[in-house]
Amino acid sequence: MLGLPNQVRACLFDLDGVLTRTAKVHAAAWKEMFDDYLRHRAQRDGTPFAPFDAVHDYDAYVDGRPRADGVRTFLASRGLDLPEGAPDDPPGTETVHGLGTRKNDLLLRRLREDGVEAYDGSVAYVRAVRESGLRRAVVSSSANCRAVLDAAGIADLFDERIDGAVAKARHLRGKPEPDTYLAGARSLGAEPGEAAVFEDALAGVEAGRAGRFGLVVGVDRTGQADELRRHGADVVVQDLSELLGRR
Ligand SMILES: O=P(O)(O)OC[C@H]1O[C@@H](O)[C@H](O)[C@@H](O)[C@@H]1O
Repeated sequence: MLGLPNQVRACLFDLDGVLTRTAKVHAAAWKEMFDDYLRHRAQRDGTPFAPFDAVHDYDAYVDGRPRADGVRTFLASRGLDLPEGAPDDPPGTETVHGLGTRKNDLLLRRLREDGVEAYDGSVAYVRAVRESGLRRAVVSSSANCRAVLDAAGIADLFDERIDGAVAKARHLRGKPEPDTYLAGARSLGAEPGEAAVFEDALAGVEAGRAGRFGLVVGVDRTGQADELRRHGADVVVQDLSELLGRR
């Protein structure tokens, strides 16, 4: 009664936008950072300033990917290429790491000021999954995953966590590659075909399709149901509570 195929024994949940209302917070921090940088570049080069689009640019190039990949992929979409730099580059340095660190500072400030909320429908669904005896992992690209789960008060609902920090330590490729979801299934003792993926990001449903999971559920919070299907979702819902009571 959870809307899952019979063979599914493990559920793999993305964090930002699926479990917690933090996708918008990430998008706003990315926009603030990229707009500052693009404005500065436009002034320096005497070219027009074209701002970061917090919907389209975010969905296409940044959402769901590890931080540094988000920086690189968006810059490439504008024909820009920066040196990698180093993880300890000061925030705002004109490197991939410097811009990523600036975005992270902006994100952490917003999270501190506004707090973190979980989606009630997702919490109800994860509880129902637990009561049915299925195992559960969070699979997120975010290095802030653990802090966000704690702030939302939902960390104890999950058996395992594969996040940005774990992926880095284990050299797992980020979404849209399937590596982190495959690691999530493995951590729960399930084959990919025995696991369901729950994702709101285009890169995330792509990872689900690439890993040949038992079911890929697209969670559409922003009116992009068709895009989610095109990128790999088998089913699209607006809220996980819709799956409760579904055969
Ligand atoms: O910068 P962090 O917290 O490590 O997160 C990396 C990415 O994590 C994903 O969950 C978000 O969808 C992205 O917006 C974010 O950029």
